[in-house]
Amino acid sequence: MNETTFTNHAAALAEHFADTEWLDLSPGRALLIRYWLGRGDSGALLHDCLDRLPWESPRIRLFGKEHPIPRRHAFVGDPQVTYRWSGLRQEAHPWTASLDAVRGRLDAAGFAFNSALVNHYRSGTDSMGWHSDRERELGDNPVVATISLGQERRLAFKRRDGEGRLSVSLPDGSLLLTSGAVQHHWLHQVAKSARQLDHRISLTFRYIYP
Ligand SMILES: O=C(O)CCC(=O)C(=O)O
Ligand SMILES: [Fe+2]
Repeated sequence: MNETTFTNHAAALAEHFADTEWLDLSPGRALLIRYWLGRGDSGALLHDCLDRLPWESPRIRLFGKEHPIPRRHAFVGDPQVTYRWSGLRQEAHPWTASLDAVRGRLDAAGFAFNSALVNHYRSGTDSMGWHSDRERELGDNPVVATISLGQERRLAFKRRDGEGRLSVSLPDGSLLLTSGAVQHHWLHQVAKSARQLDHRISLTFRYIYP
């Protein structure tokens, strides 16, 4: 999906919500919809994910040393979808009914995804370092939809060329849609926090080409 199609679909979706904000991640953009899920729905989805997903903290190699990732994650998707990421090869676990329902809502808005990498930050010490999501199998325009459940956390962006920084707080029930150009020109992270923080789950929907 190119930038124009992304903008058109996202603008059409934004019409249906009161609390929306465009983020200038030039030459890309992102749309934040703050109450995409109602409180009850997001709470039920959070607990359903905690109970049902096959959580793991795989070890990855970073700067020559192996460490478990500082959070838990689970990869779900259509049969046979495989994601190669930081030296890992992840086969999709089957959709749960609740995640498939969320996928269906995104699909109805014109955003088609065949998988979701789900992250669980157990406290302020769980985090995700600077990276972008532009592995080859995500195609040329890797649109990502991120749904946040539970504890509000800050997602920070910095441009690869040093020419910009921005950060956004992602509240419970929010949807953040990021266009493909964002992944090519910006890095993002969820930093550790010294504050006492509760659980957060992020659902990051992606389309993975075979
Ligand atoms: O938890 C988040 O909001 C960010 C997750 C992320 O960047 C990823 O899964 O690639
Ligand atoms: Fe990411």
